[in-house]
Amino acid sequence: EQQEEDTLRELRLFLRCVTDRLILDRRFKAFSKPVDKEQVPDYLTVVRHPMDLSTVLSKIDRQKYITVREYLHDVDQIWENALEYNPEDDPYDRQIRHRACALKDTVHAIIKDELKEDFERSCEQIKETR
Ligand SMILES: COC(=O)[C@H](Cc1ccco1)c1ccncc1
Repeated sequence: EQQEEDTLRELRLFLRCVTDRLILDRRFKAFSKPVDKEQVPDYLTVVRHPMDLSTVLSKIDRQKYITVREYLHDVDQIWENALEYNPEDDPYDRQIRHRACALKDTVHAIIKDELKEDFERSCEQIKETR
């Protein structure tokens, strides 16, 4: 009912606010758009579930996330893919892995600091009843 729609609207506002801050962070530029399949032809053979911050924003607007847990599943996919595709012990791969680890720690710290537990609980409750 209307209270549920109010909760999901507030969730979308919170998730856009978090995602916009990640997109503005220069360290995360490589994560802001899909990896270009033409430039990196073997990317899809290694990474089974590509994800990036612009796709996350689009999913927020298309109301694909009912809980913060679902949002974090996609953001975690972004940095996990980077660790998987860039494993070499060279400065180029080490730099993207360092940025992937920063993305992971940044998003989880923001959620821990800014998400109220009972707000996520009410989102999970809505998810269960659907
Ligand atoms: C999330 O971004 C990536 O995994 C690409 C992979 C990639 C390799 C070559 C071109 O792009 C990347 C971009 C920038 N610096 C390192 C790796």
